[in-house]
Amino acid sequence: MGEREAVISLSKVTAELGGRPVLRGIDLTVHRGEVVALLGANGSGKSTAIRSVIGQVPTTGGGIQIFGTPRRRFKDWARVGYVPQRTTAAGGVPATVTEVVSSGRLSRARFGLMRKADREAVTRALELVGMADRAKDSVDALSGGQHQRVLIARALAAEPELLIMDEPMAGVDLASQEILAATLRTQVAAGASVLLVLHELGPLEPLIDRAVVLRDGCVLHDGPPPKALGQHALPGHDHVHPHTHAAAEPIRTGLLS
Ligand SMILES: Nc1ncnc2c1ncn2[C@@H]1O[C@H](COP(=O)(O)OP(=O)(O)OP(=O)(O)O)[C@@H](O)[C@H]1O
Repeated sequence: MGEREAVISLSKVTAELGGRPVLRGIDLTVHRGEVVALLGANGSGKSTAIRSVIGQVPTTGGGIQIFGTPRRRFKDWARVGYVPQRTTAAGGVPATVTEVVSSGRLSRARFGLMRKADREAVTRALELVGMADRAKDSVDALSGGQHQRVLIARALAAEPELLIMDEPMAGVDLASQEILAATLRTQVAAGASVLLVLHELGPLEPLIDRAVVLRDGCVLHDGPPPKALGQHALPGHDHVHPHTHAAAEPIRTGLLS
């Protein structure tokens, strides 16, 4: 693979939440153009690890670099698209689909003004996730899968080089899962780098270059995505997945038990 540029690099990162160590010396690198899945049981520290990258969790040790710049000095956040875990993003404020996606473009809009190019980028992002026909709808009126597509469109609106996503497939219906997989494929083909928290590889499996598996705040595995070990092999697996069309579903991968 040679010396490819690291777009994200964590070195011996430690973090505590509520006085309890949650990250206990994490090493994690995403190279340019790579798709890295962050796997592990509930509570293993996956969300905390990616939230430390975007500065939402203070670290107690180690180093984090984004595009080669120490995180504390990094300012070019328009290059980074972040899709939070949907449960944490669901607010009570009604907004239209366009408003939510436009908020993702603000980092690119000069002087905070949405120009024609910005509005076009918002429309393109909505088209990518198949939500252009719902542009004027309230996000309250959307299904879980559609809501997730809007959050991804919001991240794509700034045309980021790096996408960081926390469980983008959780609680998403199969049709939306297929659209999200296709959207991600397009982004990767265009050169985007991706770090995403997943519970199962599912329909994204063909896109994943490397998997990093956490257990109890430590890296347990860093290498090829683990092969299927049977459904829901993970200890502590308590997420609800849409299994209504079992026959039509892609093979599920239970991640290292
Ligand atoms: N704000 C907080 N205060 C105290 N402890 C927290 C806080 N947020 C998370 N934790 C704890 O930190 C640990 C790691 O949480 P984290 O959300 O990073 O795990 P995860 O691997 O993403 O799990 P999940 O699959 O459930 O999202 C868990 O034990 C969790 O209970």
